[in-house]
Amino acid sequence: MSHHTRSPIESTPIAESGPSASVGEHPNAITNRFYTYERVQDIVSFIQNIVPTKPEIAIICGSGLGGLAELITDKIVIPYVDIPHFPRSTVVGHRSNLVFGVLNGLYVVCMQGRFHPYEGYTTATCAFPVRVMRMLGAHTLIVTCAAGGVNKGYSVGDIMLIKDHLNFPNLAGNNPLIGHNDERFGPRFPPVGHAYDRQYLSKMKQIASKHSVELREGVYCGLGGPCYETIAEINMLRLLGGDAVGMSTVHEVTLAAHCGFRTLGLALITNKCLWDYDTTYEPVHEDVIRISELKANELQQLIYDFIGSVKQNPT
Ligand SMILES: O=P(O)(O)O[C@@H]1C[C@H](O)[C@@H](CO)O1
Ligand code: HPA
Repeated sequence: MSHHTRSPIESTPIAESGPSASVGEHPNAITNRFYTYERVQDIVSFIQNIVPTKPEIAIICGSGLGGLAELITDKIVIPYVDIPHFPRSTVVGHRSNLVFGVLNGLYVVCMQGRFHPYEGYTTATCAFPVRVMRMLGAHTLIVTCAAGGVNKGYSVGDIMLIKDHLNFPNLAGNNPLIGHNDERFGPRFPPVGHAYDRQYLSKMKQIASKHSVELREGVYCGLGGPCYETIAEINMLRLLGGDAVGMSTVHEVTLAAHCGFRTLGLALITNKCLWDYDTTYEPVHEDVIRISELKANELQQLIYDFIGSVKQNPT
């Protein structure tokens, strides 16, 4: 009988906790084993010791859109670096602060800077702050992002209401909910067909028409990045019903649906996508930031008014 010697991989112990990889376990399962309900509670307690008020609205700022936090009054700013177990944003155009205060009459918590899978974080890590904000008391999530225009009718500077999404990492087996499901966060098999709240969509359309802003409404495609897309990929996204493309949002909205947030999603179209081989233009992040900053005021006004209308009519 031959003796089987264990290879280094076979003899690697399965980690008890912590974000280091274990043999055979999906990275999101490891993340979810680390960010347990109790750990999220600890983070929430840490924040509540600094911030005495309960936020109703949670906001995630996309690339170049963090200026929204400047409108918040009675502000308390907590840098991510000060929050236990919080990741940091490493992307230009994303700061790393959790900003609390009042926006148009309601208490808000605003992520001034988000996390993307291409930074090296799992989709579960990118999205876990959504659970923190929900546990802090927020019931409404406003998610914003910069995106490329896949729909040929879209122009740079358009604002698109997200009515639905194509979550490409999920379709490839990378869902932030993979791993143990703690029912205190939400159900094992959450429905996401209404992840973007229908009433919020109509509320926002009314607000936009008051400001004579012509909103687009479409399907956001969430890809992994950090490459922008090939021409073939863009043409495929359009064939599949996609209108805009980006590298964030979908995993956040998945966790938001899981934990019972009502979500409003807004994508700012910062660049055209390539769709034929004669185009010489290529998207660049500097343009994404430039257009976001240029259009930030318009987006901020819509969000400001939306919060006012949630205050007046919470349902
Ligand atoms: O955080 P968002 O989705 O707004 O940022 C987009 C996607 C990439 O991070 C970056 C590409 O320019 O902008
Ligand atoms: N593709 C992917 N993500 C993006 C784009 C894009 O064209 N623009 C802004 N974020």
